[in-house]
Amino acid sequence: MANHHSAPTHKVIEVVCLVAMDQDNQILATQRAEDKPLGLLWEFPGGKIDTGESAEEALRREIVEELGIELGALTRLPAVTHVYDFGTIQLIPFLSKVNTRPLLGELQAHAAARWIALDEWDQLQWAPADLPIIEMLQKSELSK
Ligand SMILES: Nc1nc2c([nH]c(=O)n2[C@H]2C[C@H](O)[C@@H](COP(=O)(O)OP(=O)(O)OP(=O)(O)O)O2)c(=O)[nH]1
Repeated sequence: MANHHSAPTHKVIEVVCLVAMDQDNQILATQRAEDKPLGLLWEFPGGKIDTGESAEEALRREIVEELGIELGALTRLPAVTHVYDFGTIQLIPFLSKVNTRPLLGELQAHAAARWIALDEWDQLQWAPADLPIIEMLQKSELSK
């Protein structure tokens, strides 16, 4: 008989994402394209780490590709693991504190982008894996 309690045998997909935070502690949220998995849910921009890349290299690459922005200093935050029905992702956030909001290029991978206050996070429908990150940001000194 199959053991339904066994750990998933599929591999963990490593994903990096950007928490851009402005001086008012507003964060940049991006909406996934409709035709992608988790379509139209909101997330932190980023993507999968390619073979041979470090997490930080992957994030810098993704953010240039998706938003046309070159990132400055980044602080790596604790990763969260989330099990979706299509696989398990390990989501690695990096914080970028900005004095002025960067001007976004034309969106290459997203349906929309907006800056929102941390305490207004529930105005958006987030990808489930992101919720622990938002909770961590709200509790943390990072947003003080
Ligand atoms: N980028 C990003 N992906 C997230 C977040 N939260 C979350 O659950 N995910 C999931 C959605 C996807 O299953 C996976 C990332 O895939 P992606 O489609 O963004 O990655 P990618 O740009 O490398 O895409 P592709 O080349 O495979 O199309 O992680 C998040 O905050 N940012």
